[in-house]
Amino acid sequence: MDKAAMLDRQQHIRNFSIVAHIDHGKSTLADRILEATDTIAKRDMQAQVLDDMALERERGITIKLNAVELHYQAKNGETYIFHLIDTPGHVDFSYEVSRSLAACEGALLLVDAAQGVEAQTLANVYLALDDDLEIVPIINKVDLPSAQPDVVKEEIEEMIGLDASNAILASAKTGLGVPEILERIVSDVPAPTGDLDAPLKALIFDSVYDSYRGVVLAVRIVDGQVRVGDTIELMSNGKRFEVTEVGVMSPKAVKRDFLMVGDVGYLTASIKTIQDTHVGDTVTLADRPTATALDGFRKITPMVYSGLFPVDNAKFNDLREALEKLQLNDAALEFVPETSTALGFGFRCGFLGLLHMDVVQERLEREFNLDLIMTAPSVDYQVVRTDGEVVTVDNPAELPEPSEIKEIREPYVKASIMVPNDYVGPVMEIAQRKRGEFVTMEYLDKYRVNVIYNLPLAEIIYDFFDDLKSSTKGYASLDYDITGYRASDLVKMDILLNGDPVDALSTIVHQDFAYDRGRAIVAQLKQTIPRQQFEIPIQAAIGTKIIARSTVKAYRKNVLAKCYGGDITRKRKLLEKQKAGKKRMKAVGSVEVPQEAFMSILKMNDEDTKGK
Ligand SMILES: Nc1nc2c(ncn2[C@@H]2O[C@H](COP(=O)(O)OP(=O)(O)OP(=O)(O)O)[C@@H](O)[C@H]2O)c(=O)[nH]1
Repeated sequence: MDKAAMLDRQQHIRNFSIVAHIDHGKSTLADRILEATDTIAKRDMQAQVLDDMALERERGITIKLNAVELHYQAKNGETYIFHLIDTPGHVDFSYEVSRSLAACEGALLLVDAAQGVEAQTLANVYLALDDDLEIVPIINKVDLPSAQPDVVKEEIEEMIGLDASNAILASAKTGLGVPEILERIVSDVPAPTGDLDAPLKALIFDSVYDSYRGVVLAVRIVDGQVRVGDTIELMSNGKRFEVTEVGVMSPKAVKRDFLMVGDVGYLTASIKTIQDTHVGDTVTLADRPTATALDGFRKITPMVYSGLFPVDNAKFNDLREALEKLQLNDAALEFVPETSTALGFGFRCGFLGLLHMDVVQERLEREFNLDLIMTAPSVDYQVVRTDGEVVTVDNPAELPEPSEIKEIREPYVKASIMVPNDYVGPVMEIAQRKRGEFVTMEYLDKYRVNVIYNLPLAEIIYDFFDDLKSSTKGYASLDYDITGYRASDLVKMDILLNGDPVDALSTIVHQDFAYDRGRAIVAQLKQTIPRQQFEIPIQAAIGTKIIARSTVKAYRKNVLAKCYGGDITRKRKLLEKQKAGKKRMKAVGSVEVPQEAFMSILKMNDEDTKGK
């Protein structure tokens, strides 16, 4: 391709994302756009191709970003190259949204015509506005009988401050409005402005590990071009690699000879060491480097920590490798080795939230075939010792002795909960119960209120969102930011099985809730721990004081007792059955403890909210 052709190509590139609250129809619209541009024939269309992992399809949420190249023949007769960069919508993943947006010049703002603007709509659109993206407002699901496009237009204008008079009325389900959306991408989203002749400057916005090709980098070329055979340099660490393949996803990988300014595609360079690449890093050419690196991304800090242990201790190294591979395209995932007397060797992992934690656990189990025990999630606490030193503790088992603690501080968030007027009561009730401190209430328009609370993060990570949803018929939406740490009346609660404290079951709780929680946990454990050959006392203790207790009774009979003199196959069957049942069990001292037991704390919260 000669230079004139390349410059012409640059003018025809449109890079955009779709920003929306979860479930407003982003993936469905992406599918319609793919169909309309014949990127995939209708008959090959699996529902929602952008959600490529099996896991995503099952959960119905988008958790990993993905960029596709599409070719669109516009009404003006010219063909445009669209790069559609998918973004996740869940509150746990807003960081990834900002990563995707950094690769775009425009964003389609998708708002559900029945639900209106929600917390994540606002959070995501602000990210797009921060990046100076051109925004095309779209009101989706106008086919629904409950659609109120005019109300939603008003909301977009009042709550976001965008002109919504030209918002496109669409239905991703029926395809209504899709042709107009495609034309507006051409007319409203600017072509990329970088310099074709400048030295290569490319942003790594995602990466995955491929066992054949090594690390595959998803890149946005900001300046210049890159070809197979070029030697690239990663600017954060100076490491050099020879480019072995470049291409675009359309939606399967399609090889190209080069990627040029404005392109969004992938690059492989036999990068075997995962630690060498960082999302947010800048790629340049070794023999003609660019002068300055791109800004990169702000470092995100996990909010929730949990211990991950292989059921089979011999799988410790497999778990480490799997975590390293996941971390490649999941910059938010953190892990450090951890040893537990109860569970052996594992990792303390940091997550963005509970959904993120679930997703990581499932990916480890499915994609890497690991059986895992996961301990109850915890936030990170700041502990001021009596000697004045401040230490961060994200593992309750590592809390210093009470006599060494002057004060424990816990993270607080400012939460905005958006609900229709009628549900303000139940929302306030939940927030109060979770130690919330009312800040203010803003009337957004005639229908909706934004209720602001200061809340301890530890109270909302568990089931706050589920509670909110169920007591507001699904109408509440939530967004929160960490505001800082506050001293609270917190204590460590230990759980003793058969008289021995189990470090992996320790939790940090508020003094006022300690008795209730202790009782609930003990009751929950009694149900999850199966009967064994001997009686197992379960106790909850604060320091040396036992605050709750219960007992798992011994078997009434030995399972094998019946088989005495009986036939051997029956005996073997019984033993096999027992063995299968033990798959997810871990021997803690003399007691077999199932995986669920370590999550009793979460279950217990469920029970709490049901008013038991
Ligand atoms: N009636 C109607 N339903 C729609 C329309 N668009 C999407 N839906 C439905 O709304 C639900 C959510 O759509 P998705 O496309 O999965 O939502 P999403 O925003 O991609 O969700 P995440 O990927 O989880 O962020 C699905 O059940 C869709 O079938 C529409 O225009 N009309």
